[in-house]
Amino acid sequence: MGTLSVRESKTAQLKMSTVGNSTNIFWQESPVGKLERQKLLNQKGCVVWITGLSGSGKSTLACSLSRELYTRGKLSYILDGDNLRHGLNKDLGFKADDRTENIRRVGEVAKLFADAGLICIASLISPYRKDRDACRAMLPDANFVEVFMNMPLELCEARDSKGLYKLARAGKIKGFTGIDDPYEPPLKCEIEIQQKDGDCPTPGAMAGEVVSYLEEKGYLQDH
Ligand SMILES: Nc1ncnc2c1ncn2[C@@H]1O[C@H](COP(=O)(O)OS(=O)(=O)O)[C@@H](OP(=O)(O)O)[C@H]1O
Ligand SMILES: Nc1ncnc2c1ncn2[C@@H]1O[C@H](COP(=O)(O)OP(=O)(O)O)[C@@H](O)[C@H]1O
Repeated sequence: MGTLSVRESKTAQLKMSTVGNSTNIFWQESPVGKLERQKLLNQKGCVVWITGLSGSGKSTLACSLSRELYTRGKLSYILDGDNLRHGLNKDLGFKADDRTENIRRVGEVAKLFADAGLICIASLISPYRKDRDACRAMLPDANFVEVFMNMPLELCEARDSKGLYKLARAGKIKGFTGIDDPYEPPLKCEIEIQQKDGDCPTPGAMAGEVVSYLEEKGYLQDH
C-alpha cells in the first residue's frame, strides 16, 4: 500500500462505526479532555438524577441544590422534565414508550453535561426502574447519583400545586403517574429524601444532604 495522504492516514486512524440507524460514522476526539475541563472548574462532572411522583419536590430540590452549589462556586445545570418537554422532547407524550424515550434522551444529554465537567441535575418523574438504570449505565465511572423523593401519594396529591391530580381524579388526564399509571420506586439509590415524623425536610436541608454526599465522594474538587 502506497504512502497514505495525511487525510487518508488520519481517516485510516479513525474507526468507522454503525450505531442504531447511523451508519458510516466516526468518533472525533476533542483536543481538550474531561480532566482539563474539570481542572478549569475545580469540580468533577456527574449526574444527580432526581426521581419521584409529580409534586414530590423534584424541582424544588433541583433549584435549591443548584443555588447551594453556586454559592460554593460550583457550576451545575438543571434538566427538568417539564421544561425539556417544551423543546427537545415536545414530540413525546406520557405513554410508556414515550416516557422511556424521554428518559433515554435526557440521559444522553446529561452524560454530555457531565463530560463537560458540570454537575448535571436531572429532575424527572422517570417512573420506570429499567430506564433509570439504563441512564446509570450510560455514565462512565459510575458518576450517577440517584436521588429518590420518597413522598407519599397523599402528600403529593394534597399539594397538587398544578391542579393535575384533581384533573386526573376527574378522569380529565389519563395515565397520570401514581393515579392510573405506575411509578417503580428505586430498589437501591444513593440518596433517599423522605419525611421525618411526618414533616418534610426544608428545601435547604434537602439540598444540604445532596451537597454533603457530593463533597464526600469528591465531586466538588477536581483531584
Ligand atoms: N400523565 C402524566 N403523568 C405525569 N406527569 C404528567 C402527565 N401529564 C403531564 N404531566 C406533567 O409532566 C411532568 C412530568 O414530566 P417528566 O418528563 O418528568 O415525566 S416522565 O419522566 O417522562 O414520566 C409533570 O411534572 P412534575 O409535576 O414536575 O413531575 C407534570 O407536570
Ligand atoms: N421540602 C419541601 N417543603 C415544603 N414544600 C415543598 C417541598 N418540596 C416541594 N414543596 C412544594 O410542593 C409543591 C411541588 O413541588 P415541586 O418541586 O414542583 O415538585 P415536582 O417537581 O416533583 O413536581 C410545590 O408547591 C413546592 O413548593
